[in-house]
Amino acid sequence: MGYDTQPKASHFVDGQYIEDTSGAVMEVVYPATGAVIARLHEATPAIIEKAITSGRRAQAEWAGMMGVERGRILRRAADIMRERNYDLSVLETHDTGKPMSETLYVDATSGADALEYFGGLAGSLTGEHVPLGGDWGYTVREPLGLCVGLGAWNYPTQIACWKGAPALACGNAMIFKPSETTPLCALKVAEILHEAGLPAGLYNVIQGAGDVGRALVGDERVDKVSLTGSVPTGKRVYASAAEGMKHVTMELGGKSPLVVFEDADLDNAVGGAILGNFYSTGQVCSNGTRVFVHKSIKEAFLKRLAERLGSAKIGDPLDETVNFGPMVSSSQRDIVLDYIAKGKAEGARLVCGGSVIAGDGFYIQPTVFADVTDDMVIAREEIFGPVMAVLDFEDEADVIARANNTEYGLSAGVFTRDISRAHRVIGQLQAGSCFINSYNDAPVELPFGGSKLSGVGRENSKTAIEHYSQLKSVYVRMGDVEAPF
Ligand SMILES: NC(=O)c1ccc[n+]([C@@H]2O[C@H](COP(=O)([O-])OP(=O)(O)OC[C@H]3O[C@@H](n4cnc5c(N)ncnc54)[C@H](O)[C@@H]3O)[C@@H](O)[C@H]2O)c1
Repeated sequence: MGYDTQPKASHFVDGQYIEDTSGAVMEVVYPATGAVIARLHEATPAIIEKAITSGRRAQAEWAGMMGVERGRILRRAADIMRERNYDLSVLETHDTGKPMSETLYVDATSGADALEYFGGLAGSLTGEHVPLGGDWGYTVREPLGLCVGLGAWNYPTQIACWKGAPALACGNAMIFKPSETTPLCALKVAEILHEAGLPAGLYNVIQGAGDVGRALVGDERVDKVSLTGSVPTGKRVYASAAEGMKHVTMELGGKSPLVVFEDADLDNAVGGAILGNFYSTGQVCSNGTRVFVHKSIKEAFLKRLAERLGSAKIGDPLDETVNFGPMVSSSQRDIVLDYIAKGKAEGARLVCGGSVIAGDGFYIQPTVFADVTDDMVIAREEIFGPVMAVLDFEDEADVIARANNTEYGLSAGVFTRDISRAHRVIGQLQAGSCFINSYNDAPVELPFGGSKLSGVGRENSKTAIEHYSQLKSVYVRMGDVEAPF
């Protein structure tokens, strides 16, 4: 294979790689070939304990440092990530199967952006002075303490950084548990942070599945939980965190609408729909998988879409000209194939794709269904694969109501040349992360997150600081205390 994907050990705790071979074996499978590329062990109770105690110990000292000192370390880590972008991209491709044409530009890059952005903010996390007549008050922005990050498998480097960077900037420690499907990349993030000067114990990575996550969330020494995952997991984690009144950020699933009006630039709208359905082989939470296209341009839209999908280059994700890779796992591929079968059975019109691609890897064709109706399963449930559902509409008010008729509220997009309509429609769509004449951009400067069942809290931007810190308020009396007796 040529690349050494086996890490030195399964976990990175208290500044070093550690192993406990009594933990259950986890095999890491390369999605493009089905080959086992690394063997790790799930965290045992002893590893979990070490991660918690070292995190708590290190956090007290870290919180006492100057913000600019914390920020300098994060910004140094960002520089190292950028310098190692190629190797990190190769690893991300092995972990997830996403093509190098994506990972070279998105994953470590986005992780470095978060480290740089929150590193820059770290020195400015102040409270305020509040005049109260002759008295006064002030607020102090304090860290929460020990935070737990739980990752999904689609963006392992990015998720590790989007959670770690604001947590550390605010003076917290973090224990990050990657998805059991993609355990490799977060270890590199930990390595780089420590190489940049992060004191031992502040960013611990431990491996395992739901049981390890459950143990972390349920531990009373943990102050905050940030999960990126599915809605059912989110409900369980939120409920468990509530037992200890812990802070939470929930970045969950979606079934987002993308509305294409009759006056849209057709090629841009088709491009947006492609980005919102087939990038990362459709394994993106914010995808616009319900594409509502105005009836008058539907056939033109579908024709152009099919033409452009015909030029997708599907194959070896390490070949930098390939732009469509395999699904992350055979089980995720089977889930998606099951949805495709349901779409066919429900009578949706298969415009293109619809089949598995024979071979060792977990490949599926990019798939488009047209004439999809709101009640079909493929229009209601998150598929998390390369399956686009195209629905017709004729009336603006009607399409807004239909777009909002879902329990999810992660993202929404609109394509139109009419600027008034663009803002009017976006203003009424129930979603946290929206796009006008674009889809799926996620710069660190803008808040990211969902409404309704898609989540609570926001990642990125200055807003994330609110979710990794708390305010202490102090009343200062300047005169005598007047007590009633
Ligand atoms: N909103 C976002 O930012 C975002 C981003 C990426 C993925 N997602 C969503 O994630 C899902 C796909 O990822 P997945 O299959 O890895 O999600 P998942 O919910 O199965 O797992 C997410 C993480 O939670 C852990 N976990 C599972 N059960 C747990 C429990 N009871 N207690 C603690 N931890 C537990 C898993 O081990 C994993 O690390 C999709 O629904 C997708 O939409 C959301």
